[in-house]
Amino acid sequence: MWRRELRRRLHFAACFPPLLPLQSHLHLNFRTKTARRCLDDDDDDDDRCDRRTARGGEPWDRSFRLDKGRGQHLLTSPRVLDSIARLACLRLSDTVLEIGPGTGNLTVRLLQSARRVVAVEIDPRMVESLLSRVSGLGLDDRLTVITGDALRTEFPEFDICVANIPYGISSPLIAKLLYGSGRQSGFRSAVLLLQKEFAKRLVATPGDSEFNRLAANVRLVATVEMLMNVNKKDFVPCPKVDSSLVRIQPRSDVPEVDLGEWLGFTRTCFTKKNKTLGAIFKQKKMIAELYKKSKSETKPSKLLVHEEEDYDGDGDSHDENDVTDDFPELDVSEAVQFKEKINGILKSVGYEGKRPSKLSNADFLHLLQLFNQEGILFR
Ligand SMILES: C[S@@+](CC[C@H](N)C(=O)[O-])C[C@H]1O[C@@H](n2cnc3c(N)ncnc32)[C@H](O)[C@@H]1O
Repeated sequence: MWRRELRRRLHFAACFPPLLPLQSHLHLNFRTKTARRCLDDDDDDDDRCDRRTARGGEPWDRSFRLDKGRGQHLLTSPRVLDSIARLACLRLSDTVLEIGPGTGNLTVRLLQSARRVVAVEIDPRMVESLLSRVSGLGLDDRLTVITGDALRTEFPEFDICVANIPYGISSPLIAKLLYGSGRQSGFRSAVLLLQKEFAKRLVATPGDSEFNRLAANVRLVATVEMLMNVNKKDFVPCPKVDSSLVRIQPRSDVPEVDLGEWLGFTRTCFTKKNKTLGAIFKQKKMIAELYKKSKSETKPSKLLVHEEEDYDGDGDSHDENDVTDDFPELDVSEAVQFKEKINGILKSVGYEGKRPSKLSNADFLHLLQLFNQEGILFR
């Protein structure tokens, strides 16, 4: 109700400022800004905003066409950019990793508060624009630009990652940071601007409707904090979705678990997020796959996570139908025994009627331990 009233007043103020005495105009301007900040939290389904209505501020010379396919939505609001740099809590000794610096709106702020910035940018046009801007400011000796795909680039050691990333790579990038080969480097935190809905899933807890494999996997090795919401109108060109800034901090107390086993296990459990574990572990195809994995002597050594793997738990990688024909080599009686073993384990902890989205990581760890003890493996 108060929001509608607020909108009405803002609309009035926008239409008739000259009618107001100066003092009350200033007051209204102040209130307009404050109110705008409040409204930033609103779900705004007006996607008609474009370059003309975006709340621009940062320079953008339009010398080349922005490629939406590469997530090229530049953050142009100085207020939001300053907030990101402030909320990142940079130290003057920090090496910052920035993914997708674009034309450098965030980069120049990072360079002002840290020792060094390493930026990974896929588009050479952006790299050129960034380098000329940064050298114009005399900051180029502290910037290293890697031209390439962040998902395929080996990251150098860094203290903190701060970025307005292309949203299309959110899931594999977070997987790379937390589970990839570079995770040993022990960075302090990653402050990332993400699609709002994705960020909500990232901070979801067991029992929340958004809780999924992504949240379970991230929570195992990190803590996630929501820092602020950012309105789509703060970007050029204006995207269809709002954004949220989150801080991901690697945990120092990661539970003792084989991470490959863990990822395989959560992938299996979240095959069908809204089904019970009893139903999920009844699928014959899955049982056959688990049986084969558990029989094989040598385990493949590989990256913990394929860096392009989408592990947000929404993809349906498994066929829900019962398919025994795919595995003709499976002995039927052995398969029945194996299935009963799985069922027995689920029943022993009372999880057969539970949905995966209701289980905490402690529950998952306990269940995985029971499976592993019985020789059932997931990696
Ligand atoms: C959302 S824009 C952000 C630009 C800039 N940081 C800003 O806030 O104005 C994302 C940037 O990431 C770049 N990009 C897209 N895919 C990438 C990838 N796989 N690896 C590295 N950079 C990528 C785009 O070219 C673009 O410059």
